[in-house]
Amino acid sequence: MPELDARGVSVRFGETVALQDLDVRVDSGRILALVGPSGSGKSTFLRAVAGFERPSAGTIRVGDRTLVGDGIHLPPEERGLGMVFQHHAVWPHLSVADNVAYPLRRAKVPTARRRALVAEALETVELGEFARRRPDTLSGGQRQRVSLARAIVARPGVLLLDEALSALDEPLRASLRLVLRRLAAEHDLTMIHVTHDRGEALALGDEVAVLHGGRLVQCDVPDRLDAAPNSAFVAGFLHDATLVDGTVDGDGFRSHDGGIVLGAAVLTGPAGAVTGPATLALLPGGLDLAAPDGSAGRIDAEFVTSLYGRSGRTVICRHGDTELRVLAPAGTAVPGRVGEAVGVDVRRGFVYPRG
Ligand SMILES: Nc1ncnc2c1ncn2[C@@H]1O[C@H](COP(=O)(O)OP(=O)(O)OP(=O)(O)O)[C@@H](O)[C@H]1O
Repeated sequence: MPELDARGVSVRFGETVALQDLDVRVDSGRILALVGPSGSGKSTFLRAVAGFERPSAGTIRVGDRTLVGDGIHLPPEERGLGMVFQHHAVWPHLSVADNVAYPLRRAKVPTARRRALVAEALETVELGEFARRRPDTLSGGQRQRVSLARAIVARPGVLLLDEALSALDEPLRASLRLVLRRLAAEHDLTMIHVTHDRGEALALGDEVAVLHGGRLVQCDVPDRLDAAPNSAFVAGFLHDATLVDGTVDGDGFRSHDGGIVLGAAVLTGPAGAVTGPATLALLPGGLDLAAPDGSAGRIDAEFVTSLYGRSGRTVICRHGDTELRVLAPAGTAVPGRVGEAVGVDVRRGFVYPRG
């Protein structure tokens, strides 16, 4: 199956620049998750790939086919892409099999071949035994699988998913994530998955592209996004980092109010040393709870509340006006009283130059 390559894609709506100079490449059989705040341009990019928006600049290619660019703008039906949206658009008056067969009927695929392809697509999404059922007798998750089967039945090279799991409850979402991961790998299907859910993007994407204000701000494998967010925005958006403005010099970081002072040894910056005005990003996993004893580098804080999570409890503390989130591994003692004094040690903080 082919790879998707988008270069310098810009989309404007009147004065609004919805996408600016986007470069994205998804290798064959891989999943790219696109994530970003509301209005960052995720759907616009997907719609540009699908053929519903016309870019003002850039090229989009799938394998050696040009969909957009060099004076070409193929209409959606000629792009050979599959699409699944948030709200499954299955026809209630058709059986599951007939819903899935619809694109093949339109393409006038002969009956025997059509039946074989429908059966295969339904098996792939684990709905083999539901072929004769009506969609209104299925659960929401099963209906979304019907949409997925219909999107892949004509064997598209690329599958576009726009918040395709967002209307489903856990654990249905979790099981469909696995279906998608398997589908990409086993059928060598290239996918772009748009979501506002950060956890889902990191779980599903072989690579994750973070958009902000119509620009691609970081695209990397999930591990690297965890280990090295390349901007204060990515650290804050993807990891709930606390952002603190201050100054970096040879000794380390000092916040503007002087309340957070960290030695250079715990600071990590993007390529090259950071000096001068900077934003410190404190990720929950880089902080430890400690005794409130005023040790050097320890941040004095007050306990606010905590949230249970599988990888530990997220403890929310306050230092002045600054809210800190600390990931306390399972088994760690966590304060229980609101206002209780706690210390927070920084194992690692990211610093980014501030323009
Ligand atoms: N048809 C349109 N006409 C005018 N502006 C539009 C249109 N579609 C999108 N926009 C604008 O383009 C920008 C990007 O929108 P887009 O829907 O791509 O964002 P998104 O990241 O998908 O957001 P959400 O997560 O809320 O769906 C926004 O500023 C939006 O208001």
